[in-house]
Amino acid sequence: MAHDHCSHTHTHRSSRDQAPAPGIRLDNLTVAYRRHPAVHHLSGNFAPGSLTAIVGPNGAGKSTLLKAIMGALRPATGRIEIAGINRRDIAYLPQISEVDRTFPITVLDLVAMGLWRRCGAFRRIGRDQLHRVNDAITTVGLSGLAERPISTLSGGQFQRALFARMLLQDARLLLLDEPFTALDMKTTTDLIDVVKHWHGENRTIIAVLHDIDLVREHFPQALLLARSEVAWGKTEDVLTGTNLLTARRMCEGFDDNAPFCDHQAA
Ligand SMILES: Nc1ncnc2c1ncn2[C@@H]1O[C@H](COP(=O)(O)OP(=O)(O)OP(=O)(O)O)[C@@H](O)[C@H]1O
Repeated sequence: MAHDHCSHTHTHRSSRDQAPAPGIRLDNLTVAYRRHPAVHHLSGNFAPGSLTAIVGPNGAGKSTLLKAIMGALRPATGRIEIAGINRRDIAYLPQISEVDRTFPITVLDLVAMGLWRRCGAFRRIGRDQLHRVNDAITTVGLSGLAERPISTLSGGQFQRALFARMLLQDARLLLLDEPFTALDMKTTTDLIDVVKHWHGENRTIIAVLHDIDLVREHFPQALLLARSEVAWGKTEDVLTGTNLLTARRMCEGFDDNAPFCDHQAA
């Protein structure tokens, strides 16, 4: 066979072959920066295969929660249990503002990084893998741009490239931090289609989002966060006018210099 370099057998696994989606349980989770809590006494479940939007005002702790789930921040108290996968098998999309785009690589290089977990960083990719990289680039609407340096892409094109990389990562748990912020409608629609496709493949997906209408339309589950939980469950039950007002009021009352914890766990 002509599988010269990275020739693992799971190139084109169907979703049926894959392990079940992971579930996540938060148990009285508090995450703090230098002892100032950003996420407070949060308990609940992200069900296996669920598609959840985390919503809340600026500073509500949404990004902090994602970073804690992916393992970049440690709980100050409480626990995060992820059943079914290893932490390093999580795909994490940071806010685009946190990504360094000056790195001198092409779209193709960037997208091919999605294969690292399988192939290792320093093995040349084989013909089969190159097909998959190009397929992913086409799927996200970037055909023709494979050889472009990433520094020359528009914000929307760069976000498409990051999605293509995640397509190849083939993770069972995806954490997306504001994936559609500052994107035009066409790009947003295309990338929502990718997310829905992942959802149909029984992956567990959690996305931080600011656009409430978009959440209502596309996300079955929602967690409304204002450092602690305001509501968590079916989106239509969570995103009520009253709950959104409560979240806003709670966030207006935040004091970043508050003592470590101002209420006791139940
Ligand atoms: N690295 C850090 N060091 C210290 N404090 C931080 C750090 N990152 C975030 N914070 C603080 O933690 C709180 C929650 O921030 P976080 O970024 O999680 O909120 P968010 O809900 O994602 O907000 P936004 O919608 O504005 O992105 C804020 O008060 C923020 O200032």
